[in-house]
Amino acid sequence: IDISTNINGIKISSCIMNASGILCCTEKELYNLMMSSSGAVVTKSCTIKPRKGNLKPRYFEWKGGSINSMGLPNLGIDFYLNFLEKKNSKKPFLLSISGLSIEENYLILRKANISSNMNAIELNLSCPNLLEKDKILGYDFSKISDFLENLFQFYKKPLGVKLPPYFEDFHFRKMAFILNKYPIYFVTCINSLPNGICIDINKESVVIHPKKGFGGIGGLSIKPFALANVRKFYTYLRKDIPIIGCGGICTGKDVFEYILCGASAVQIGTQFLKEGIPVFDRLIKELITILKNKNYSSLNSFKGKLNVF
Ligand SMILES: O=C(O)c1[nH]c(=O)[nH]c(=O)c1I
Repeated sequence: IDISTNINGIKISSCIMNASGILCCTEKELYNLMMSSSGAVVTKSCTIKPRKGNLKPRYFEWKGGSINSMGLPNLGIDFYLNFLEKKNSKKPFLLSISGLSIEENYLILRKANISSNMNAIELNLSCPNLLEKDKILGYDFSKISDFLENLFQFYKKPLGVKLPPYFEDFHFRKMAFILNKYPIYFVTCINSLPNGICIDINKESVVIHPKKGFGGIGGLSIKPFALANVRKFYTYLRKDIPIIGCGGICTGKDVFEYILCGASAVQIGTQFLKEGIPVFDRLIKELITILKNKNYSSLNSFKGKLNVF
């Protein structure tokens, strides 16, 4: 049973990897991921300079998932480029970047342009928790269009984008129309659902400090929206743009559902934080069991073949 995948030439041994932001910020976390069964390593979104992020508590878990307003804590682009330079593993690395402005993204990309050791950039267009900014770039279609038009004039290396969830067909079509104009390496759907709140009824309060308790929602409760985003972009994007699914994956069955919707690979966020490194081995085992029972030999046997009726 083959659960490997190929993202535009990047061969990934197992289609299951970590989601940016989860246990992928420090040298130790990146090393552990590099040595794990995660098919690839996705780094924490980075900025030009290191950031402490928002005040705590900024993360909270409940059985339905997670809420976070981390505020983009990271060690800065130079740390991640240096880690990539000195790593000695063949495992693919996706370097996630998330500048606080278009200009900062340019600065980061120029630095990344000279690094040879990453397999691709995952350009984060969807961080919902930045106090400094009021808008999620992924919802500003004209700004994105101008940004990508300029970016691809100078950036010629593999680059994919991480999108926020969309909900209206018009928005999926609009975003796909923009992305279809460029050599986009992959699209990761979705980032957390922006600006939810969770409540502690004992304290009669919110559960995280930043932004009066508003934060990105992840985990099981967002899976229906994430599956829908994968399916919509699978329908509207150029067939040569692979989709990486992300959002609420807890079991091998969830992984199967994403591939059925058209994903070529998946990323694990909240469940990875809850379970740790062993989550990858468990999900691989569960996915292989499902493929065996259904007599599928690889992901291509059923990728995108979701039935409607
Ligand atoms: O608050 C964060 O650091 C964060 N949190 C998220 O849920 N998604 C993101 O892309 C980011 I950059």
